[in-house]
Amino acid sequence: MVSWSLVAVVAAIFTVKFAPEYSLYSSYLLTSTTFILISWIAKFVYAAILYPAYLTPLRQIPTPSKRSWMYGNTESFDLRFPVDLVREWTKSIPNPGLLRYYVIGNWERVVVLSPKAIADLLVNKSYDFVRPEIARVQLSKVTGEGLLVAEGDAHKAQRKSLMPSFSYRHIKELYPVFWTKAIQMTNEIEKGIKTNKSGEDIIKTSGWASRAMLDIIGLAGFDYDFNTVANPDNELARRYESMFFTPTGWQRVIAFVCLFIIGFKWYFRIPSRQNSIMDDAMSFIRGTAHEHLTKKKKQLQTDRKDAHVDILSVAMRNGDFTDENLVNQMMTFLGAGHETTSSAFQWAVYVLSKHPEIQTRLREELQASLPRIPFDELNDIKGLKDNQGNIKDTFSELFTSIDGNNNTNIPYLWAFTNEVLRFYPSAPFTSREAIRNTTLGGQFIPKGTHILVAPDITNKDTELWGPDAETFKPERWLNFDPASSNKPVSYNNSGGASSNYAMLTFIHGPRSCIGQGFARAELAIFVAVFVYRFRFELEDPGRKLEVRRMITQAPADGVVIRVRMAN
Ligand code: HEM
Repeated sequence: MVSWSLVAVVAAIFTVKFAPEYSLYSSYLLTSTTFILISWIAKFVYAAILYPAYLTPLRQIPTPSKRSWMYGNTESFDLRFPVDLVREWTKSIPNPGLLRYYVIGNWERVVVLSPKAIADLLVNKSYDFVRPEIARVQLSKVTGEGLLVAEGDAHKAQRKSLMPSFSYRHIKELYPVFWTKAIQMTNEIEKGIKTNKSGEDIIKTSGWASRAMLDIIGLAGFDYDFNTVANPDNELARRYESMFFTPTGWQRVIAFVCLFIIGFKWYFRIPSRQNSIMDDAMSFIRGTAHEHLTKKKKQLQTDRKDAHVDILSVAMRNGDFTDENLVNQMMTFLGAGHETTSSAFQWAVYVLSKHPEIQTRLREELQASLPRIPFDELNDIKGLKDNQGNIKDTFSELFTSIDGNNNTNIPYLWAFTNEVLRFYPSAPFTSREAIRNTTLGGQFIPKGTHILVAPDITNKDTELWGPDAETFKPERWLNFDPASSNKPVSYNNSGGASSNYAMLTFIHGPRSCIGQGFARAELAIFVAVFVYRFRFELEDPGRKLEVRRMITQAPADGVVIRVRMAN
């Protein structure tokens, strides 16, 4: 819009100067304003009417027939990806693995569905695409130019330096943190149960999950204890939460104006109350992160090498990062590794509440397979190590009992958590923009095309998963003993899907989730401790499930459950 307006102003100046009879009262202001309006109308007619109907080079890609110039195909002003609508289209519109649709103002979008096109987008031609401006601006406001936001060579270099910190060997060293926080969380919930004569309590899972996962990402990510499970009022955590808000109607209008006319980056530069809260929070958090980093650097010079197992310390030992970049990575771990895992745990509790038979089966497996869980001794992260700073020997059997690489004694736990991640992917979709002319699954994709890939759709695609794709079924991840069809002997990594690209929860390729091993182990340990310890059901089993979808998705009510001790 800005470039069209500039051309209109230049044309108006020339008109007033050299052909004043075609201007409005020879006035620069009136003529420029009129020309700008005409240019906007011309741009609108081109973009909203002529382009999608006749001119788009993506004409071959099927699209829903019902479309209006105002809402496109979505019947809403919402720019977010309409997951449920697109799911319906994928079933009703025959397509070659790509679908085209339009949002407000007939802005064009392409959804990638076939394994071949997904492989091109995420793996083979990953660097032909970047995050679209709207996603990049929103994310970088919180994370700075960390791994989640970096593009091209900067991304390759950061990813290479951070990969060793997320290796299986290092993530295993973080299991004790996962166990301790899971135990501490259930100890706090138990206190609530014990104060009630009825022997039960009503809790909102989201609050507990969010605080526990925040504590974990703080400790495991950069050795910082927010300690919000025990103390929900931690100032840093409060400031962090204050940065996330649901925009009001007016804020949405302003966002549209910025996006369509002056560029989305200006949205966060407007002197609004919300922006000033975000800026204050950000400078407080980044200031604290810098102080913590300085302290950490000193400790690393003097302490034993293996005393610091958090991701930041491992990255500092192995990578070549500036302080600013390390702070960006800390903010990235917070942004990418907190809400996602908290949502996954909420979905696990939701589905276990809906299916008591799965809850019982899982509890039986855990009680038969896990060693004693030291609920009284492990109530705080400080109880984890002895005086020499070593993890206490007494816990070692527990900490190795759930292991992402060797799960034959607890296959149902892994099958269950895999199915939660498949059926309820925390990030329901993600988007890309082509930065050069390229192809996806053989289809030409011009520079500038907006692409969407949707774990929430592909993970339940019947062509890839079979007719029961839309049923929650942990058994699909189990291998059974041929002699006894009821006895699972191990879990399998494919879930019976016909393609590697059927499971997109962590996507694939150079931009796949670097924290996948971390998240899987954390979720399995949290589910294990929770189910081992409590029986639970939804407080209102009849309530219709509503989903809150932003960047992540979770049950809108936060999963309110009635909980009592299992034994
Ligand atoms: C259930 C939990 C999680 C899910 C479902 C999840 C999902 C994803 C997805 C879909 C992406 C790709 C986003 C895109 O490119 O558009 C991603 C990227 C990323 N995730 Fe996760 N994530 C989870 C947990 C974590 C954790 C625990 C961490 C860190 C400790 C983490 C760190 C990251 C980072 C740094 C990236 C950016 C990687 C890159 O661009 O190279 N994630 N995650």
